[in-house]
Amino acid sequence: MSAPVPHTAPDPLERERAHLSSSRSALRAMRADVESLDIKDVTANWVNAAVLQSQIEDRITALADLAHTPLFFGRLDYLHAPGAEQAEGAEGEQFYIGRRHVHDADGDPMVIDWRAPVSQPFYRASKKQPMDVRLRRRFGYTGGELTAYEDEDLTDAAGDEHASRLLQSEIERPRVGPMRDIVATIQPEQDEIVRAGIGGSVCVQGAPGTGKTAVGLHRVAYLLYAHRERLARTGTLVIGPNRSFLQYIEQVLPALGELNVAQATVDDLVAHVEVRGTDTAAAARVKGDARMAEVLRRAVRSGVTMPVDPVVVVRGSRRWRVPAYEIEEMVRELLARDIRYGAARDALPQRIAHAVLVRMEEAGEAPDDRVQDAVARNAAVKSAVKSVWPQVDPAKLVLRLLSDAEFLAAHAEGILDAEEQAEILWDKPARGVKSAKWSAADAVLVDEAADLVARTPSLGHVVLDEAQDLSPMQYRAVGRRCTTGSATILGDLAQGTTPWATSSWPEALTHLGKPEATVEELTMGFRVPREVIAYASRLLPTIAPGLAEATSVREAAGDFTVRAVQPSELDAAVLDACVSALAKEGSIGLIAADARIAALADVLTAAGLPFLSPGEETSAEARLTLVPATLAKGLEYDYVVLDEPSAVVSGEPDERTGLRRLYVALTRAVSGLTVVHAAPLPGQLG
Ligand SMILES: Nc1ncnc2c1ncn2[C@@H]1O[C@H](COP(=O)(O)OP(=O)(O)OP(=O)(O)O)[C@@H](O)[C@H]1O
Repeated sequence: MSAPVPHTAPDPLERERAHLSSSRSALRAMRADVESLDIKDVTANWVNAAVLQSQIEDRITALADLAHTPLFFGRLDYLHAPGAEQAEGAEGEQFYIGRRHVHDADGDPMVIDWRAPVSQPFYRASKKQPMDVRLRRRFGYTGGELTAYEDEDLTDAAGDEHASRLLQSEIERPRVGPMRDIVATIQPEQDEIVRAGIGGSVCVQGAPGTGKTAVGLHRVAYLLYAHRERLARTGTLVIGPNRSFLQYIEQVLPALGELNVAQATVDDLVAHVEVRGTDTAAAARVKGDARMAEVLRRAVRSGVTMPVDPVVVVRGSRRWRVPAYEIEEMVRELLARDIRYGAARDALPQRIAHAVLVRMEEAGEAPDDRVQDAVARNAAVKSAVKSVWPQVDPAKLVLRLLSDAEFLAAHAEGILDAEEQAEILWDKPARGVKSAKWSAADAVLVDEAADLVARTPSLGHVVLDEAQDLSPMQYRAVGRRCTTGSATILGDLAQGTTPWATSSWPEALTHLGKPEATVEELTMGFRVPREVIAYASRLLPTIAPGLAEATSVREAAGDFTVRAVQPSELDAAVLDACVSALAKEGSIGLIAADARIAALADVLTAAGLPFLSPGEETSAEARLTLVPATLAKGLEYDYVVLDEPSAVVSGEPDERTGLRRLYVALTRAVSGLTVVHAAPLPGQLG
């Protein structure tokens, strides 16, 4: 319910401003309430106190009134008061929609959380399907001040659905700083993904700038709202391609009041060993192949041997003997069961002890559980288990597989051919886990082996961004972190730049263990100007035949220039393009082949132009970032200067990957793109 409207209020805008300022005061009061909580009397011990205190601090942070994020951005006037289930404690017919719930001193809501069911029509209602909404109002802000509003009468079914001007200007606002939330302007096709149920996994294919990352982050925020307790217990995780990308997105969820979402790269998840080495593309491809899972499974179990001696347990004056064949049966039964190697190893002593207990009972004794536990811990039993079912150290096991040709051959027999085996063997066998030159792909193998030994804990929900780049073994590593939860998988097949990048979502989803996930496609582009996306899309038939070209919802014509220069003029022309871009508003990304970065850094430095590295926050003072092409994925800049496309292409091991890398670089621009080249452009662009 909205606050009572003072009769003296001169005009609707003033009334809305009055509501904004009273909502702000209410938020301040809510924050003051939390700050004044005294937990001394309610907590029994210091651990509880520390937990409670940190929850309170989180709540205080979540209740901060951020000067540049408006408290509400919309209003819905319903025809009838929504049913209790939908309104969730909010009474009335008029609701202000904002980033968080704000209530007054009586507990009456002043702003409704955008995630509440009652807010949903703000994103979905149309003249065709008004969802009982009479009026949708969008608010416009300038520097934190409410300066405009725009109404849509949804009762007029015959009227045109016209694009919102405020929506348009929000989309076209120049970018500076890290990624922002899009709660005020989530589009219907995006909202369907954001609010999809927690039970199911969703995979989103979308061209550059269609809002995949934004949708994934808002989906986490939505799920945390709708299933707070469950997810607080089980945890949520956002996986991104690299650190600079994670830095770019890290403020979106906190701005939505969600402070407890873990963010990591796949490499972080599997950091069992220190990665200091690299693989050839061929070796990495074999190591990332799903067949490696079977090689590892065999290798992990290969230490299990059948007993030759009986186990003899001495208790007091009596000796109990379990013959070898009986232990062998136990071992075979455990091997046949679908349980982890480590769990089976823990079960074996109990099985042997049970066999001893049966004998004790047959002899007229009445042993209880404690006796069984004692027998299971008996030295003879322990030593038998040690030799029959030895402990496996996952890193040592992988080290042996990659160092010992015979060991590898024994377990890769019928799975990897001789050439593939030779490919993945280290040139120099490693001496130990610490000194080995592990590669990123090796670390994934260690993670798989670790999971064969002991189950990896599963989270409640995992968002996997830039998913197209993962190898099957990496999908498995992510998948085991959400076996009991669900996942949101985001990617673009055309942007796959690893030698093992996936060419099919159903295949990737199978490796991930979520074959039932639905695949959705986003096609409305919010980032890239029309001419630029059209230019970049010339590459699509070569890099991802069959994929649809994105549309652009941006109305402003972008600046788009392709400048051919003599080789000797390249650096100066690039510098010149940067200087021109700096004369405009917003962030600037100078994207170049990795091999060109050092030279361009010198050029910028010599010209006295300060620049940042990807992931460092742009600000009004520092707006230029020098971006190696391999780190450009997922990022965006108002103006992009792209240096020498052919160098970006030739920086990759094969042409298709190179063109995909170029496609990524070409699609980072929000307002303008200048391509500067001395070498001929790839034929597809001509
Ligand atoms: N509904 C929306 N309203 C306003 N801006 C939006 C909307 N959806 C996306 N955007 C903006 O469009 C830009 C691109 O979004 P995002 O980075 O999520 O796209 P993406 O599909 O992940 O792109 P890429 O494939 O290049 O990684 C971002 O600035 C995002 O905030």
